[in-house]
Amino acid sequence: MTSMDARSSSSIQPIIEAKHLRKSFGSFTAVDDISFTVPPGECFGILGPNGAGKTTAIRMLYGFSPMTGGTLRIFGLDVPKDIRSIKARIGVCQQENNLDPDLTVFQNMEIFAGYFNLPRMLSRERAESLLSFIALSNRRNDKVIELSGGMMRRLVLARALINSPDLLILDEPTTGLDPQSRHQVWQRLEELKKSGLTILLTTHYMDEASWLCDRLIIMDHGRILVEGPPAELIRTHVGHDVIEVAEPAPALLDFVAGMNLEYENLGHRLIIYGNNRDVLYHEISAHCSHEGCILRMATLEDVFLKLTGRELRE
Ligand SMILES: Nc1ncnc2c1ncn2[C@@H]1O[C@H](COP(=O)(O)OP(=O)(O)OP(=O)(O)O)[C@@H](O)[C@H]1O
Repeated sequence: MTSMDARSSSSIQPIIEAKHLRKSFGSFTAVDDISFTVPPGECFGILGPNGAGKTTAIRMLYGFSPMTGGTLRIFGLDVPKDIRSIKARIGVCQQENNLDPDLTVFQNMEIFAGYFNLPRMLSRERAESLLSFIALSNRRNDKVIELSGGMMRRLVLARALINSPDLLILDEPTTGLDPQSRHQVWQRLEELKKSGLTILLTTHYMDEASWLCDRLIIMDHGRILVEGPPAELIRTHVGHDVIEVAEPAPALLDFVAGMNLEYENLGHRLIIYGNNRDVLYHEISAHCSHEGCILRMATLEDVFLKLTGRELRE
């Protein structure tokens, strides 16, 4: 990057600037001093186990939940002071569908457009074009209650775009969808990204985060553990390859313990992280049966599990 590039990129107004953000419920701190910045056009992910504080964090962004501490600026405007102007420029897909089940698909779009005081003609035009975008035009007159879960999720996405937002906030946009519906939603989000829209999303699907996010944070217990592009996080925290050995024999455990390797011994399974896949695999597989030894590329899920642990959250 030249000094000129550095100057111009640093002068670009971020879409989101969160500094030392905190949220407490009584004596419990759900979001504990998190800071992050999202520049225009980026897809930014917030990952974390159940209860990590993801939804609480993003609810503060769209003014649903007041902050306990820190500062938050969106489009350079102050939360909560300028929240009305901010809300007019953001689209939100909450975790729950919150559609009106007794109204039609089109009526749901129209009613939502009403919250933004869009002229009637414009809102109808936008509703039609967004329904076509998410492939629901042919269901426009059906009641929401008659739609499948995947269709409802797509409708929630379309509805969040009715005000042509500058920032789209998605809380688990594809949870509960079948692979086809998830891929359809991803494709639409890719198109929105290409059009320059800034997107912030939470997800439990690591493939979704790897596919869509330019950068992400992994949170746990209200704090940020790591931040970066998915590929960089994988490289830094896991390496290129993972070798998994089922039911590792004591001799293999001794061998691995004697090498300068990062590994996790789960008892029934040994997970070895590293690079130099061929050499490593050759050496490890010499100590176990080939069927029980798998070599694969490291993924974001490896990073997630390595950093947040493997215990179930209450
Ligand atoms: N209104 C509330 N009152 C008290 N505690 C709350 C409230 N909302 C959230 N919490 C707590 O804050 C913590 C973080 O919750 P949050 O919903 O932000 O987690 P999350 O990362 O979005 O989890 P999930 O992946 O399950 O959606 C949890 O321990 C939750 O019980």
